[in-house]
Amino acid sequence: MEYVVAAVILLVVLVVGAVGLVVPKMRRRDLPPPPTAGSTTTLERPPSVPTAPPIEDELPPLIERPAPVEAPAPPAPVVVEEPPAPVVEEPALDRPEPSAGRMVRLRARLARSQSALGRGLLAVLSRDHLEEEDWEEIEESLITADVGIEATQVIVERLRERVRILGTRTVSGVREQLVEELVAALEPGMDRSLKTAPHDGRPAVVLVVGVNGAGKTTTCGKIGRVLIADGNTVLFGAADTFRAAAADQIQTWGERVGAETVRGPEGGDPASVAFDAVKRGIDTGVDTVLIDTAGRLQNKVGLMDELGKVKRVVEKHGAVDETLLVLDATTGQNGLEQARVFTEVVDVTGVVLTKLDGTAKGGIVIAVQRKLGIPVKLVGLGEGPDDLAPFEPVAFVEALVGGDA
Ligand SMILES: Nc1nc2c(ncn2[C@@H]2O[C@H](COP(=O)(O)OP(=O)(O)OP(=O)(O)O)[C@@H](O)[C@H]2O)c(=O)[nH]1
Repeated sequence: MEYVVAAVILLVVLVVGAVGLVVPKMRRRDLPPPPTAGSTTTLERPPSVPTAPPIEDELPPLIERPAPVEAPAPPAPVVVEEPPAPVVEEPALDRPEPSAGRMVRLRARLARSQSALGRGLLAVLSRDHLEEEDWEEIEESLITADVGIEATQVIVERLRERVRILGTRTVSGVREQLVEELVAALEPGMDRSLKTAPHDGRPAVVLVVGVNGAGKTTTCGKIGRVLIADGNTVLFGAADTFRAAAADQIQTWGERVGAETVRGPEGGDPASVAFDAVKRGIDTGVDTVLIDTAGRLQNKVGLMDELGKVKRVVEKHGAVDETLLVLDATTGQNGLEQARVFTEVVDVTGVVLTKLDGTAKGGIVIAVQRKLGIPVKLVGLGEGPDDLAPFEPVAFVEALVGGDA
């Protein structure tokens, strides 16, 4: 046992001694060498051995890593604006020109008639002394302008007489007398007012008739504008069911001025459309119902039947107040024959002479009135929506003759 204790003690001593020797050595190795003050000795450092690049660096990367891309800035928050509630825009309505004074405003449109009639006449009238052949020349000018033979003879006769009695010599004097005679031939005393005012608690009813192409539908739209310009309310009846586009055409005229259009199926019964239009006009309380009719003239019997029926059916609501016959001024004396057929079928109360802007034959106004005995109430002087004027004999003749008084 003593040996064992002695051995343990020895072992401990040996271990402690060994530790005492080893630890300081280790410490010395760890510490950097103490600087040797004033020593000039340069420590020889072992040449730095270039270290081989790690092999990984030379190999192509296993996975191509994209160059770090700067993360895009998060998109600015988009403020989604609530779309505005759809606004159903009312189309802006036209403001038709007032009807008063249109004849004067549109007088330049008669330029062709003016040069054919007025200038020719004034040239003759300006001669010092009017011989027989001068008077014949005057007669010819009037006939060429479609005044009509009968009316021309009366006008020239009266003018000759006045010049003789009054001894008129100046151009302006003769011009003035010519104007007076032409106005007289137009019977200025005729009632040219349109019966469009409502009465007996119902609207006035206006039938617009005429041959196809005369400008009926257009005129119907223009009359609506004249009435609206003068402060009335209007409803259109598209009773021209014969021509497909006519109902669309009149409806467009109506929409431009905020007027309703009553229409029926294409090829449907025009009388029934006319009846419905007047009924609707009564229900809505408009001032005037304007009815556009078809203008077939191939068959007089057919026309008579159709127009007669339209009128009869409409009159279940009350009498028609105005039946306007639309005539194309460019058809001249031929148009007069067609016009006569209409006057036999329906009781025409007024004539609308269209396309006076396109003819040198403005004298047709005189012929129409004389032959039909029906006043010209409106004249068409262009394709524009307001190119329809209430007919004024004095303004018309002044424009026709031209020149200064
Ligand atoms: N220059 C000129 N053209 C006009 C005038 N009035 C109408 N018109 C033209 O004449 C053409 C025929 O007019 P509409 O109104 O379609 O004729 P419509 O009589 O209704 O014809 P249907 O429906 O076939 O019977 C159109 O091109 C109009 O623009 C006018 O005073 N002057």
